Amino acid sequence: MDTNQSGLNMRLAEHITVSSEGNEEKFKIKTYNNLSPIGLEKLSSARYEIGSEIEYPDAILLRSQDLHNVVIPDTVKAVGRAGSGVNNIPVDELSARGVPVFNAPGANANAVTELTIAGLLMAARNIPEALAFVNGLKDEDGGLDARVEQSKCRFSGIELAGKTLGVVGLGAIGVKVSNVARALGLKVVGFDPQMTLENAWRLSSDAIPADSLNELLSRSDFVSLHVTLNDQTRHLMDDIRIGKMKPNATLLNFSRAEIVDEAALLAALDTAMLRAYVSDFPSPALLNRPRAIVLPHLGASTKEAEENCARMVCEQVRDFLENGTIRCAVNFPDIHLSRNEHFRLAIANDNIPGMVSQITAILAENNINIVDMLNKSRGNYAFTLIDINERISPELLARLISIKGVLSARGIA
Ligand SMILES: NC(=O)C1=CN([C@@H]2O[C@H](COP(=O)(O)OP(=O)(O)OC[C@H]3O[C@@H](n4cnc5c(N)ncnc54)[C@H](O)[C@@H]3O)[C@@H](O)[C@H]2O)C=CC1
Ligand SMILES: O=C(O)C(=O)COP(=O)(O)O
Repeated sequence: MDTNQSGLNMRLAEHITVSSEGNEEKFKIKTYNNLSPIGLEKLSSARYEIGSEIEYPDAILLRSQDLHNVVIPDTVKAVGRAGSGVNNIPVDELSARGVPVFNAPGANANAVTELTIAGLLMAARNIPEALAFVNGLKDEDGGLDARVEQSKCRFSGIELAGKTLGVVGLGAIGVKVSNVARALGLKVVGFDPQMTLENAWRLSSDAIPADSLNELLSRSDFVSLHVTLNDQTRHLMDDIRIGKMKPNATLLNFSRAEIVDEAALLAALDTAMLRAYVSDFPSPALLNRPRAIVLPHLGASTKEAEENCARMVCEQVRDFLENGTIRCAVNFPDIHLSRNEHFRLAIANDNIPGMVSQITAILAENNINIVDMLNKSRGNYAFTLIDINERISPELLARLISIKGVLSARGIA
């Protein structure tokens, strides 16, 4: 055996994970960011070693840490984002390596909704400016009340009831924002060409669908962005789209900074074309900018959301490492096969013809009997779970991995 081959076999041997025997190796989990301990408790210390310094982890758990410029070791079998947006993760690269990327859909939606509503109220009632005014007062000569009464007209606002809110992106957050806004007496216009049936059922029946983003923009006093960041939505709000907004409208962005073209935004703020910009994403140009209300990415920062997200993603990653089950990955299909005492192969592959037949042919050649099997596909990728009667050797695993189109394969005992 040459050195390369023996190195490969050593790495493959690590891909066979063992359960329930005294000598089992623990799964290693590398964490970034502040993850709720309530979630991490789902990974028992008997089976998991968790830490921020682990060098060759089986899985990575994170929140907003940017992984694009991080070298992700070969040992990584899963990445879990304790939150919604995965733009901080190189999903395409991980997909091509056969690594599922999990997120926690909806788990922080209520937290973001509540902060978005706070943003609407802050802008409508000029709350940041009013607070800054009060905090700057001194009661030197006892004339505090008089100065308050004299100055309060500077902070006179507008009411939400009866105004129109345009919600761009009717996913987990956009639907909740729409429903709470309706309860506050706002009219709601929504736009989302790829809305799921599930979200359509959840949306208040008197929210009005807009035929186009431009229609929504031209009708709304407030526009709230709740889309995923991707190549199609980057700079969705450019100078042309901002120009379609009603004069004196307010733009809220609890989605991602890059959804809004900052140069166009600054121009609209400088000319007072926009009444206000409320954002969860500070940038140098927005600091202390008139009409900009900027929060330090606080949307998901509640005890409840942090617990929900960490719990959900820890359970998903655990189930994947221990059973090969996939629930809520953004790049692979959901797959679940009831677990029994058999040895399991978990294989990620390209979604192309002949994959399953090539895999099963190699098993048959080696006299390995298949007890149960499931193959699911999604877009360009597929995942295959195969239960067999016996543990397979690293050499056989290497043969499966060498099939063109197999992206990753591991055995689970
Ligand atoms: N500020 C914060 O702390 C947080 C921010 N977020 C951001 O909010 C985004 C949305 O979160 P969720 O609602 O949980 O995600 P989601 O996936 O449930 O909803 C996103 C929706 O946007 C829609 N969409 C995509 N492109 C669109 C377009 N061009 N026009 C209209 N709709 C479009 C999708 O069809 C989907 O329904 C996340 O991707 C993340 O960037 C999420 C959680 C916390
Ligand atoms: O879930 C998301 O997409 C968020 O933006 C939340 O980010 P965080 O987990 O608070 O760093």
